Amino acid sequence: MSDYILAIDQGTTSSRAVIFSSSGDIKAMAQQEFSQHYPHGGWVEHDPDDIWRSVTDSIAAVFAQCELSIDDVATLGITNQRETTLIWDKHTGEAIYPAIVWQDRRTADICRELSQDTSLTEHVTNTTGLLLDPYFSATKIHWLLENVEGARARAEAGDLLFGTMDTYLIWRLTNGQSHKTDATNASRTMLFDINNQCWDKHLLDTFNIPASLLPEVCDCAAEFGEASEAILGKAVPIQGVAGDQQAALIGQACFDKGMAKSTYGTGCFMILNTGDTPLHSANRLLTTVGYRLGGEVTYALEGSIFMAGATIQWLRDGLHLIKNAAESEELAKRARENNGVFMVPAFTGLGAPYWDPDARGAILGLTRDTGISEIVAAGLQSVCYQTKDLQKAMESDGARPTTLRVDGGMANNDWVMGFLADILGAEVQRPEVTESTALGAAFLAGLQAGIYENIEDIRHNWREEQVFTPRLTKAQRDEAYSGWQESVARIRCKDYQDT
Ligand SMILES: Nc1ncnc2c1ncn2[C@@H]1O[C@H](COP(=O)(O)OP(=O)(O)O)[C@@H](O)[C@H]1O
Ligand SMILES: O=P(O)(O)OC[C@H](O)CO
Repeated sequence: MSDYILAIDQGTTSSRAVIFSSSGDIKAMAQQEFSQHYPHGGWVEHDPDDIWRSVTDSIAAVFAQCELSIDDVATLGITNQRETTLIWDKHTGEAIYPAIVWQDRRTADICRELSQDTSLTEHVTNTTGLLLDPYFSATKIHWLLENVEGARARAEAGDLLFGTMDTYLIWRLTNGQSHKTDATNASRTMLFDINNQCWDKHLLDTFNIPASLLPEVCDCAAEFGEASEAILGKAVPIQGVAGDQQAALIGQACFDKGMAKSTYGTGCFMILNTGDTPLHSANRLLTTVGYRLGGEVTYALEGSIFMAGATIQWLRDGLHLIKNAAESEELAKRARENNGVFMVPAFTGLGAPYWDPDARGAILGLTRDTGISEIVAAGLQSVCYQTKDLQKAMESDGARPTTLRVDGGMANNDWVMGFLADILGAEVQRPEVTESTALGAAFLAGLQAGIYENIEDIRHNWREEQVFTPRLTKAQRDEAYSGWQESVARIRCKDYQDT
């Protein structure tokens, strides 16, 4: 019987196709980058045709690399960059405008203006679990309908469809037969009521968005449609969908309340499973749908850090201190201990829990004997300190992470993972398969296809590669962390200091 699972991971800078065996081993993987477009300061766009090509090329490449063919594939899972917004014509399939990427800040003024209305900000937080911010899809859809010529009339006539990248790929893979999303992606639009699992009429009215634009919201393991034979060479059911950070939660088998995962790619996203009731944060963390299976919602708290691996890219490409990311590990090992150097990588402001868009980066504590090693080590440590900020915020919301599982490119750095365990004062678990995002999509598709009977089956397929345990005493940890806190306080923008 064919029981291989094909997962598509449609990310912000590249798309990947991965073939997994039913035990969660990677059989083959192919990746293709696509162009980023920055038409104005703060704007970020993707061409949907580039995205589509990167996906279909990756699928072709993954089969070219191994002895398997599409006939060996039982089911297809999709995971994707979240929030990125596209509107297209349902008759022609033509996009009315490029995709507006989650990082795009063009609607900052709209958000600032609407934020004056505290009843609206409270409604947003209580209903969607989010903050009124350009990050999410709602104001991007509003902008498209207001600014693309003829868009509003076409939307009102029912001719247009909205989707995040999962929805767009489902729609194209099924030749326009299916307009669906899953509850995790819906929960990032700022239009979805996470308590009642439906689109929220008040928010649709506020942003003046016709409901006909919106996809049907399904469980994460569900029948999303059949990917066409003309595209794949065989009709394959699409049976698993989740936004990439939630997919990583599933790929890391964080199925119990208290389990958390942190993905260290360009940025870092830490997600904590908070069980069956949404926990609203007093520390500006996001409340979101972790996953929805069989109609049952598991909620999560999420903290996002903008600069994780990107800090290492800056050390490489901006300062030319290292030739490649892996070299950072050797240099950091040579740094003097307790050297007092801190780097706050607020290149684009600070994310959770500060949400300070105007803070800017700094390296503090330099002395005559500070060298490249100390600066590189401080760059790596900044990612750990920021994770500590999130851990602290979660704890103060009454949700202490009991287990932390890590993945993403930077999780391969043993020195960073060791320091992370030290500064958190907690174990850090690294799995054998660090492609957790794609693995999560594969697990979901396998669940719906009957390859796995239940989530316990999935849990058994998660395998630990290494555990990092804390070596610092509490006093040493507190001292190091207070140095970080002082450094952050010195670079915060005074307008946001009270947040
Ligand atoms: N050994 C390493 N040490 C530190 N950072 C690393 C290491 N390997 C990769 N990275 C960082 O991880 C990032 C790539 O991780 P990846 O998960 O592929 O990111 P994304 O999916 O966001 O593109 C890069 O920013 C890179 O600088
Ligand atoms: O595509 P990534 O891995 O950068 O993830 C993007 C996030 O989903 C944005 O919320």
